[in-house]
Amino acid sequence: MAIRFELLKEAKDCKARLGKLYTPHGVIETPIFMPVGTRATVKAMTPEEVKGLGAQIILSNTYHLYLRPGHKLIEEAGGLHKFMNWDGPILTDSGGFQVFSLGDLRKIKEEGVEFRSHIDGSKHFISPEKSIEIQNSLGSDIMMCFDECTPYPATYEYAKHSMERTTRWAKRCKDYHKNWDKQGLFGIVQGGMYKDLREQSAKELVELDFPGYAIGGLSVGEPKELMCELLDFTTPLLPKDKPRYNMGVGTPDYLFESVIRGIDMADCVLPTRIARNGTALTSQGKIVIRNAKYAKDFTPLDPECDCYACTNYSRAYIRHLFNVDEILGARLTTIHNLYFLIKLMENIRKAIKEDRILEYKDEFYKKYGYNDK
Ligand SMILES: CCOC(=O)Nc1nc2cc3nc(NC)[nH]c3cc2c(=O)[nH]1
Ligand SMILES: [Zn+2]
Repeated sequence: MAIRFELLKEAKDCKARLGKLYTPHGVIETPIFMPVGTRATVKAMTPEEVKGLGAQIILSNTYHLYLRPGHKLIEEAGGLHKFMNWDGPILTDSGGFQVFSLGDLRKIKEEGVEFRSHIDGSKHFISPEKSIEIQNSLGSDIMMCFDECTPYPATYEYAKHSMERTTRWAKRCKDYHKNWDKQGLFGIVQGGMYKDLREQSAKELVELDFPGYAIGGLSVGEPKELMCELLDFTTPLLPKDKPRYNMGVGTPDYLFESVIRGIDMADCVLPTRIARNGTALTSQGKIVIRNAKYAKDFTPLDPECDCYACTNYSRAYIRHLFNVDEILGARLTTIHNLYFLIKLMENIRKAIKEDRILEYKDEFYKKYGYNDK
């Protein structure tokens, strides 16, 4: 079995859990935040830097790599691990979220999805089988089933039809996937914002017995309360001895709200994306470092952080770098933001271990400036 999950502890006062996820490229302690390396790189970071920050697993996108440089080229290079010089676990999701969000550029049929490349407008067709073939070529440790991320909002009829097709596609992925010993395959629960459809989707996917399950169709613009309600409803429908992955989640509050509702894995482009335009996550909330008020602020990005950026540089210096558009500005802020979230998850795992996750969440929210209701 390529993927094995060990449930180590369940919190008493909420659904948070501690676990260990065994993969062919290493063991992952959960709950875990996964940095996103869309096109075979965590932007502006070398793999050694990503490893040095404590990242245990990274994401890459199936569609992006299929379009450029092509999954066959990466296969010839010896697979994605070799190609990008990352020897830890890799999870490939579709990146379809971007492709799908290109609305009129795609047609969804029973057979698969026809879409136009966002690069050169060329026509492409991806089926469940094709998606598995691409991920096989990439050699990721965790593959995701081919699904439709149901748009938000969606009518009940659309969400039902879309979810039932996603289940049929999941079966096709499972039937087509051969090397289970090298690559695990996660099912993705859909069903829009409708509890009965979420229940049907979870039940049908659990029937197919995947080594892990993602909760899809969330963080697509719905209110935070609605995401929390659907997580609360859906996680108990999934096997407790299998990992649960909330796709596209990555701000501190969304990570806390996911973990206390039984989520083990999360990914988000946010920390790296906002870093490149000069926003840093700090224990006292977000700061826009380009802001002139930091011109003579010789303190670190976050006084409580011991990352490379906070140990060696001031806000004034990093603001200067952004002000003159120097690449090092984006690099230092990326180092800090990734470290901040990876460290947050380490502290969350520690808090679960010490039976104080809810207290830790309140403490964090007060300092960060979230007015938790
Ligand atoms: C072949 C793998 O398919 C996927 O990755 N599907 C998928 N990806 C998602 C990515 C998401 N990102 C966000 N918010 C930023 N929400 C997401 C949902 C999905 C999803 O339902 N399904
Ligand atoms: Zn820092």
